[in-house]
Amino acid sequence: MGDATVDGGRTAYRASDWTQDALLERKGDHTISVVIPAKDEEATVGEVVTRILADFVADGGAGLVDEVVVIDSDSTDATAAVARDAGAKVFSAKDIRPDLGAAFGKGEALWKSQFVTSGDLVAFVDADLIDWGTHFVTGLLAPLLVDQGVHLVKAVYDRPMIDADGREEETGGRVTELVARPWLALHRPGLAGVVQPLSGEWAIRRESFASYAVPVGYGVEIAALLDTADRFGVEAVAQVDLGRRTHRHHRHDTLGLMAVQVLAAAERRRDGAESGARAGMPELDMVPLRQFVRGAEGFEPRETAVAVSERPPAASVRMPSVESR
Ligand SMILES: O=c1ccn([C@@H]2O[C@H](COP(=O)(O)OP(=O)(O)O)[C@@H](O)[C@H]2O)c(=O)[nH]1
Ligand SMILES: O=C(O)[C@@H](COP(=O)(O)O)O[C@H]1O[C@H](CO)[C@@H](O)[C@H](O)[C@H]1O
Repeated sequence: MGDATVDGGRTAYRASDWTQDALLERKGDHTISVVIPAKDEEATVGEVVTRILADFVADGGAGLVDEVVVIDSDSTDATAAVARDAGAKVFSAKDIRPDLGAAFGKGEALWKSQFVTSGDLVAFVDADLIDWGTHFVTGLLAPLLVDQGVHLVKAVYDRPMIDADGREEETGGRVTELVARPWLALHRPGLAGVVQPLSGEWAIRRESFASYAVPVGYGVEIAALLDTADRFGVEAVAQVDLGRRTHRHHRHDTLGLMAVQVLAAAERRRDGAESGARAGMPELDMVPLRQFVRGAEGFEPRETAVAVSERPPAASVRMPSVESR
């Protein structure tokens, strides 16, 4: 790792610097996919899809974005129907390349999205956004279109926690502050300048993402950050200020599962992607996480099997056999 750092916490780009027209002049032969991973997001996915299509996918393909794809992770609500009615191409993660099996998690959805999208630039946008804007898309894509040395763009924003009464509490990003940032401070000081290492809004060159192993769960963001910095240098990571973002929050106890997945992905990369050795972590598929609730007889354990497996680089995956098409 060089001693360069990611712009020391400053964000090199601002979404307001780039209009769609300015980016269309830079688009050239690039093709662009927006991928929206969704699990039980019927309340918000429709507006996310509608606003992005309206602003960026002109009839006849004259817009900045060439496709908007929702990857549904076994939603138990009407997420898929709402997204489809809004105009998105919708795929169920488990139905994509069934010959490759099915894992459960956000990373699995993003990994499988590679087999049903074609853009050489890909922007990932969460489906649970509440306070956001379509400038998220132009802001994420701008650095990739204007600087060939950038491989990954991370969103930066204010992300307040909103309580049940709609009041702003402290800032969100609990796993960021309690897990990801401390781990980076210990093991990747060169990335200490990344303001939101886990932001769910990010953009990447397809070829780069296709060369990375992908954790099947919530470790996908920290893995992409570490692999990009290790593979292309910290200067290949750009940050764009998108202003403010609020989303549907997890309950506190479910963040423990997310923390295990983020730590597992980071630990596997502690010695650098190129080291090959998956330091610090044997090749595990599941980690038992034991949490506790008070019962009649005292504290009772609640154990959850947390998936920490990783999918191989999509570029290394064989084409589907004729039978599996
Ligand atoms: O197995 C999963 C888990 C999450 N998500 C989606 O990934 C995004 C981020 O997940 P979540 O909101 O749970 O994480 P948070 O942003 O609260 O950390 C959301 O659009 C989820 O619907 C998904 O597609 N598959
Ligand atoms: O940043 C974080 O700590 C977590 C949890 O955010 P909150 O504490 O619910 O605001 O959210 C992010 O991390 C996940 C794991 O990388 C991403 O998948 C989410 O999209 C992102 O919102």
